[in-house]
Amino acid sequence: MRAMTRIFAFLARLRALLAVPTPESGGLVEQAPVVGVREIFRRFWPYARPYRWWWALVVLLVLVGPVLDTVTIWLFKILVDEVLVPRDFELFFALGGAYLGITVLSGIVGFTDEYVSTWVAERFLLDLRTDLFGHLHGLSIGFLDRRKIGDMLSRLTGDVYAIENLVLSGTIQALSYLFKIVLFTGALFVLSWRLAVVSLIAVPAFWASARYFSRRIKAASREKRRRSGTIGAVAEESLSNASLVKAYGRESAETDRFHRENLGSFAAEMVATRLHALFTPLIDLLEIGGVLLIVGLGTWELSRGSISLGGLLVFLGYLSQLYSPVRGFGRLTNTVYAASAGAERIIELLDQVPEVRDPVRPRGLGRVHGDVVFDDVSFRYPSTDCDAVHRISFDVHSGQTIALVGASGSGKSTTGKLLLRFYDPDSGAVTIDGVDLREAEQQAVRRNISVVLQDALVVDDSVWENIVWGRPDATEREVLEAARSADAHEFITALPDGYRTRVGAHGRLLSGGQRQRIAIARAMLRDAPILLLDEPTVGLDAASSARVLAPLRRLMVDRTSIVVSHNLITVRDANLILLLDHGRIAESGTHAELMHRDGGYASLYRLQQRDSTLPQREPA
Ligand SMILES: Nc1ncnc2c1ncn2[C@@H]1O[C@H](COP(=O)(O)OP(=O)(O)OP(=O)(O)O)[C@@H](O)[C@H]1O
Repeated sequence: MRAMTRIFAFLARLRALLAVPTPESGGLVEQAPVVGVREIFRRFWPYARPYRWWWALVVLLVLVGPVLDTVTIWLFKILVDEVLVPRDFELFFALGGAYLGITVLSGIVGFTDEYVSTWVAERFLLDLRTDLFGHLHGLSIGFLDRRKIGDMLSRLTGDVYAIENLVLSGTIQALSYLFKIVLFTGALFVLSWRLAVVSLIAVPAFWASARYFSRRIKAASREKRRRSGTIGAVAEESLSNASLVKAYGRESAETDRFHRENLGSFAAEMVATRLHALFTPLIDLLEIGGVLLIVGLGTWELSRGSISLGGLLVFLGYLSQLYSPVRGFGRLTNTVYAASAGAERIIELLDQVPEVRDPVRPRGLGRVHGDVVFDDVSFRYPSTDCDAVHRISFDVHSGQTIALVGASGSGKSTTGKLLLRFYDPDSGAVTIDGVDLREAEQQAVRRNISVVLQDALVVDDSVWENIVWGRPDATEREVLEAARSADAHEFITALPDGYRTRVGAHGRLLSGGQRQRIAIARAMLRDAPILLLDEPTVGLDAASSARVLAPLRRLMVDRTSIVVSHNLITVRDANLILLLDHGRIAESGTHAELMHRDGGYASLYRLQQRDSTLPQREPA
């Protein structure tokens, strides 16, 4: 009785060890929807299609391998029966030559197979990754805002790789295994059909155990892929906010968070390893059982004279060769499941359609004059319950400046995003030169707009590359001219490598004001008729602000400018000022009109003016 209890306890512990940790829902990264293997092939085979002839060559080479193996083993039978047993040298040299020839041929086949298959696999990865990356860029800002960048990176690297494992490498391996099984089984039957039938008894046991393990491995693999996305997301979020983390002394808290996510991955990995590790000895056991059975029966057959010694040895040789592809098939099912976990995450991304789409027959929008009209525009962000902008109307013409002012969260930046067609309005229309933006191509709209944003977007490249980003075909003279007008030339030439100086990730090696002036130089060079300035001086001190404002004013000449700002003093010259409040226009007019009205704008302005004239306290 006690023994039984012990056995049950042991089995329960074993089961617990092999149980896959269930992912908590609502985690940092959600599990992707389940997708079948057939669907995975249907979706990803087109990426392999351009290389199908090379792939066919690999398949051919892979099939040659087992043929050479079969011949080599058969030669051994001849060696034993015709040379060793009768001690006859006659065939020795011919056999030696054949062995050498086969080895050289195997080498050539092996080299070509490895080289070509890696080439096809890498091309496949290259195309799929590039396509996925392009697809992500084609999605709307709304989708990208909602997703974790680190998780996307993990999908672009690890998951894409897993798909290649299935669609190309996996298929080639499966074909090779299948061919080996057919060849070796055929050889076994030729040698002794009775022994062959007995040796195949172990095959169903192989399959049953492979099935048992593969189901669990699938669950562990899905959890591993999800965790890999989570780890990426935490690392990206944490490292990109390094200053904030340091300033608030959150280093160890962040490290703990990272550790926790890694622990989840560790647990999933360990379950998968336990399953793999248990699978291998189990198969070994089945295999050795099969071999022992055959040795017993074979000795009996040998004693009856129905098989030669060479025949029996070669039979065992083929048998051991046969078990390896059967075992390989078992392993392959695990690869398939691991790969499908990755494929699910890629398909989830590929299935996303952009919320903002180009019309089928877009209206032409060349270089516009710059008449921007917002006509009764309302817009609400997905999954929020009130409008970010509500029934906004205004129009602004070339050479004019409109300022959007108001408290934080009042809808200023959203208005800019609607102009850039990052989102489409829920009602009303945004038009440029009378063309509704929904009727034009997104690229055509954005080509006409230069942006200088709150946190100047700078890429980790040289200063030069950052300026020509807006117009890659600009000449050297134009770049220098833009930098001079942006009041940036002087500080750039003082940098260690001048225009060739790298600016670091997010331009961290530059000051805020310098980043902003580079952004202005970029906008100057782009020379678009419409200019969108979103808080271009925020975070800068008075002196830096003044240095940025002068070139900005030069940039605004003869363009339609839309300026988003908290700082009312910087926008008082605008042709029209809109004071936004909870997404609605609370007041509108010129500075003089609004001051005369003595409403919200006037009191805000006086407050800011008073603050700016207060004597600055000297630091102690
Ligand atoms: N991507 C988003 N998803 C959901 N809601 C958003 C998103 N971006 C902004 N909002 C919400 O829309 C409203 C308007 O935001 P918006 O960024 O336009 O304000 P803002 O006036 O530019 O603020 P600030 O001066 O602080 O930049 C806010 O309530 C904000 O919470």
